[in-house]
Order: sequence, then C-alpha cells, then structure tokens
Amino acid sequence: MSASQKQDQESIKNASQDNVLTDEDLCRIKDFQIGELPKDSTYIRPFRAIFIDERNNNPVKRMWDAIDAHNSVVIIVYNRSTDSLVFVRQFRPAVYVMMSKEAQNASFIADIDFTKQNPKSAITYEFCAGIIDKKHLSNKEHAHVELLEECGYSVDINSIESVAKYRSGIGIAGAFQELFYVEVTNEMKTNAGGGNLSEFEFIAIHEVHVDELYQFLFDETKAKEASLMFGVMWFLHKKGRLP
Ligand SMILES: Nc1ncnc2c1ncn2[C@@H]1O[C@H](COP(=O)(O)OP(=O)(O)O[C@H]2O[C@H](CO)[C@@H](O)[C@H](O)[C@H]2O)[C@@H](O)[C@H]1O
Repeated sequence: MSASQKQDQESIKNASQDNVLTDEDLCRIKDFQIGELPKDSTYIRPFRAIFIDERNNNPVKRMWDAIDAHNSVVIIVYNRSTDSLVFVRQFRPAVYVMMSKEAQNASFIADIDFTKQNPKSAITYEFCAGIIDKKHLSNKEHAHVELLEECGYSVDINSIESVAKYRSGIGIAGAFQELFYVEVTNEMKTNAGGGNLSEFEFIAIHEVHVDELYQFLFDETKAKEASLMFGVMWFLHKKGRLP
C-alpha cells in the first residue's frame, strides 16, 4: 500500500470514528462495472416460478421471474435530545446503476457508461436497517444489534417497539420486513456508529429535525425507500406533528 493510500485509509477511519463523513468519504468509487451474478450469491438468488393458473376454468401454464432475497428489519430512531429522526446515509450500488440507466436513457444496464455518472447522487437516506440473517436472534434482537452498529446507540431492548410488518418488492421479491420504533437520547450514544467495517459497511449518520421531516420526504433530490416514507408519516401522525 502506498503512503497516500495509507493516508486515505487513516483519514476515512478517523472520519468514521468522529462520524463526520463527507459525501466524498462515502463514495470513493472507481472502475465501476457490471458483472455476472453467481448462482451461489449469499444475498439474492433469481428464480422462475412456474404454475398452472385455472382462472375461468381455462387452465393456462404461467411463469413469474423473481428473486429469493433476505428478510429485514428497519428502525425509526427518534432522538429526544435533538427532537430529530436519525437516518443513515450510504452509497448504494443498485441505486447508482438505475439512476445512471435513467440519466443515459439506456435500454440495458450493459450499455451504461459509468465514467459519466457521479456516484454521489446514489448516497441514499435510510432508516437504520439490516438483513435478518441469524436464526438464533429474534427480529427485535436484530434491530437492537443494528442500532448499536450503525447508529452507535445502546438501548434497553424492551424499549424497541414493533410498528408494522409488511412485504417489500412484491413484484419481484416479496421479502418480509418488520418496522420498529425506538426513542434515544444523546446520553445513550456509546460509539460513533457507521456500520460494520468488516462487512464493508460505511455509513454516515444524518439527523433531520421533526419540523423539517415533511419537506425532507418530498425532496426528490434525496434518494429514499418507500418504507422510509411510510415510517416518517407514521411517526409524524403518532406525535401529532404533521404540518
Ligand atoms: N445485495 C448485496 N450484495 C452484496 N453485499 C450485500 C448485499 N446485501 C447486504 N450485503 C452485505 O451485508 C452487509 C450488511 O447489510 P445490512 O444487513 O446492513 O443490510 P442493508 O443495509 O444492505 O439493507 C437493509 O436496509 C435497506 C434500506 O432500508 C433495506 O432495503 C434492506 O431490506 C435491509 O436489509 C452490507 O454492508 C454488505 O456488506
């Protein structure tokens, strides 16, 4: 490793510890390419469902292409000390690919010229979240671990409440997701958060004051997931803070 690479790594590590990651820190992306998905991917397995549809007593053989993806937990984190919701930000390769495809009006992802697209636009705004990948842990325990790992808050697990259970990506994935809610204070922060470096997670914390949440939701320059839109609306309604 060169001296400048070492310096880069050191500055990223320090920024992560202080939790003052800039957009440049979050996406130092080079040589972005599209590769083949291996059949034994740990994260997603595409498949074709084949079945007989008997509607109108007229049996037809049908198929549906889909993905076997992990179930997940998502946590709405309200910081009472700052009257804000705590979000995480990270570079999302899938969002980058789709944004680039749209920007270049490309028919296929293989046609995208990634040298023309700034990866910063694919730094998303998300609730703290994680895949359910440990059979010995409950969904709430997964949420408890993610809150400490990504946001740095150590809370009593009993203070985490379940809000809703639903399916995500019903057209192609249908994966289960459980949404939780927890309240924290600055005193509960025991580490800088930022994610699990051994999993290459590299996450910035971003708080949005409750008075600005509604506007934040409809700011189309900030990439977000539908579950975040639902979770924020639920929170504003519950707290009587809808504008
Ligand atoms: N497809 C993939 N390819 C390669 N590596 C992968 C991968 N998915 C996960 N990983 C690896 O696993 C690590 C941990 O992932 P998490 O459990 O934090 O889920 P993630 O935040 O990606 O998605 C969570 O947050 C988002 C946003 O809320 C939800 O959509 C999602 O359902 C939920 O699991 C990642 O840092 C990465 O190293």
